[in-house]
Amino acid sequence: MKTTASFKEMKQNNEKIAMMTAYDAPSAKLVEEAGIDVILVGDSLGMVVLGYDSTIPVTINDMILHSKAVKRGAKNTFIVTDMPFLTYHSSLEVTIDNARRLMQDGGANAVKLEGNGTVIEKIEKLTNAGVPVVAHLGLTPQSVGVLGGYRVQGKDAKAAKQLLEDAKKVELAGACMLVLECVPKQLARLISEEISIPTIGIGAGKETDGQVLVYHDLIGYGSERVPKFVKQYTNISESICHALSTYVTEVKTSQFPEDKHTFTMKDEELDRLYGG
Ligand SMILES: Nc1nc(=O)c2c([nH]1)NC[C@@H]1CN(c3ccc(C(=O)N[C@@H](CCC(=O)O)C(=O)O)cc3)CN21
Ligand SMILES: CC(C)C(=O)C(=O)O
Ligand SMILES: [Mg+2]
Repeated sequence: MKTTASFKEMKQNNEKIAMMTAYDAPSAKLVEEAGIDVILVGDSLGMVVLGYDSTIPVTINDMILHSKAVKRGAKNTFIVTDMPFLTYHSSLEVTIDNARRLMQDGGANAVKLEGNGTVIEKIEKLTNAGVPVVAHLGLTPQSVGVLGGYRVQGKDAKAAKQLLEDAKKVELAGACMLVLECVPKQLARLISEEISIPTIGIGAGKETDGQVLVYHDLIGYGSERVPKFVKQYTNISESICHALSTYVTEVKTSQFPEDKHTFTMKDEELDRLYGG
């Protein structure tokens, strides 16, 4: 299994890091078989799996449940789990206990925290306590209410400068990786050059040290509208829809089940059943 040291080495060797989300055992198994470097159990599961319209309702118990399932499906892949909304903002004790649960109960190898400011102190404390931390800057979806929507961040020079400063701070705090979401490609490039920890981009152009996408987005499973930064490598919803509607038709017309799907009783037993 890769480690935080492997990811740093990959950056030094200009070898791109491929990260993908997974939320359950079968998807995690496929993602591992595809040769992914890191799995992210993202709180985006609230939207793509649980049907909420943001990541705000996701709980620590949701993250533990899904991390455990992912771990069972991908035993040999490094797993990062998102700390969900407001589970790392109150006391240090609460933050550490939530990280402990994600690692000890959920099987995560690292946790991911969104944001700057006081969150950076939490990154430092967690790292000191032995918890590998992935930072997440740019568009931080847990702050959608404050940001006023899912918008590209760091578009003007002032905001870009602030983001670069924050990236340097998370590195200094000990973060092992940095996810950069929805920032202009020039800023993502600059940050990737200026810090020594790997940057993983989503909607941040090709010059980050790695890329991450949401599983459901890249296989076209679920919502029709996906953000501009998504490449749908297939549209699995179409195959699923076709299979499901064919099943309904075959049930209605008694084409399913066929003999090969059916169990039979021996004639002598049948005689006994009727003959008594
Ligand atoms: N399915 C899914 N994929 C994701 O990548 C994702 C989630 N869910 N949920 C959590 C966050 C929310 N994310 C989002 C959601 C929407 C946009 C979006 O619509 N962006 C606009 C850009 C708007 C602008 O120009 O400022 C776009 O057109 O892509 C971006 C990120 C990323 N994350
Ligand atoms: C989009 C990625 C970076 C994420 O945080 C998630 O899937 O929750
Ligand atoms: Mg997330």
